[in-house]
Amino acid sequence: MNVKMYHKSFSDNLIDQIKQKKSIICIGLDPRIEESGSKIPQIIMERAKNNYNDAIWEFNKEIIDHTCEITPIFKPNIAFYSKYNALDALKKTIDYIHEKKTLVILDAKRNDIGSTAEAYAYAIFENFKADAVTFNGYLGSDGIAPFLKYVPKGKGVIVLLKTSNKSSGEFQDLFSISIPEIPPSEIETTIEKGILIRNYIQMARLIKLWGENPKLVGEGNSYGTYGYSNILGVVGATFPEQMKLIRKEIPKNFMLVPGYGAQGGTAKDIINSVNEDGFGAIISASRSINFAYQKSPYKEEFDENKFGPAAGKAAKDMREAINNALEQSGKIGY
Ligand SMILES: O=c1ccn([C@@H]2O[C@H](COP(=O)(O)O)[C@@H](O)[C@H]2O)c(=O)[nH]1
Repeated sequence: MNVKMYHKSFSDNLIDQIKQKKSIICIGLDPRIEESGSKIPQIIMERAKNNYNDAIWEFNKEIIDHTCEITPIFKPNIAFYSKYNALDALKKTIDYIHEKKTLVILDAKRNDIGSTAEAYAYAIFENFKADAVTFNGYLGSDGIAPFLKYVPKGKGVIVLLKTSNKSSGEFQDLFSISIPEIPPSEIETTIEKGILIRNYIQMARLIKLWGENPKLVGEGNSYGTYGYSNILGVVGATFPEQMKLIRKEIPKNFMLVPGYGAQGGTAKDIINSVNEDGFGAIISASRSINFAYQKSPYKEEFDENKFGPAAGKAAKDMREAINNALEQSGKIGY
């Protein structure tokens, strides 16, 4: 496959991949040895003699081999690799995805104060060589600024806006107002006049501003030639109404949309994340693809040893369902 990669910009590379593969799916690689009903097949564990690094690498390789032709970008979540002490498997997985000329988001939800942010950025982009990382922006601009300073050209940062979990509204949906003259000791106040804004909208506005500020984004990390920012937002497939509002607020920032499949999100739920040009979102699913062999309708067709082909079929079905829904709403861009 001859994919044009490593433009100067992450968003350009992503759009090239989407066009090439006619697909906006993102496959999460969240290996579970045996957890909440999902498990790496026994045959893999036996072959790897229960060595977690080997088992996870073999499992991921098979999933990648059966899905990469239609997947513009993969998203391993570092939590699982840390849990199983399998960071070598994570590194090998990322290198292998790159060999397949495909992009990688490392789902690590980073953020910290300046000097620590630098260490995180180095680990993610220099050691692991991820193309993008998920990021918690709720520390504010002086949390992201030092991080962005160390983000190399061609890389992306994906900031949590409205996460897919049920209780995300406990903070993210709240209305905030900024009144600088009120001292921090006053913890409640009555607002008579003033503009209140949802926290997730404020965070969306911040990522737009951050992407436009050359002092923050540095060389190569502002907008790509297709006009999309290299700072993206996370919005759960489980919140289509909020997604619509965020899409309107920041049309030129891609959304990473987790929550498809195992968390209940469907093809019709993600339509609001996609712009009229057919771009602007990548839809992510992990368990429903990784462990398709354990669930209907795939378990009837594929046994445990065929977990790779089962994942391949589940990924094709996901892509088709999304492309059909996009076509019906006139939003297909490839
Ligand atoms: O809002 C968010 C942000 C990240 N995630 C992560 O995505 C995958 C979802 O896995 P599924 O198996 O498809 O449910 C997982 O790594 C989460 O940590 C999210 O779900 N929601």
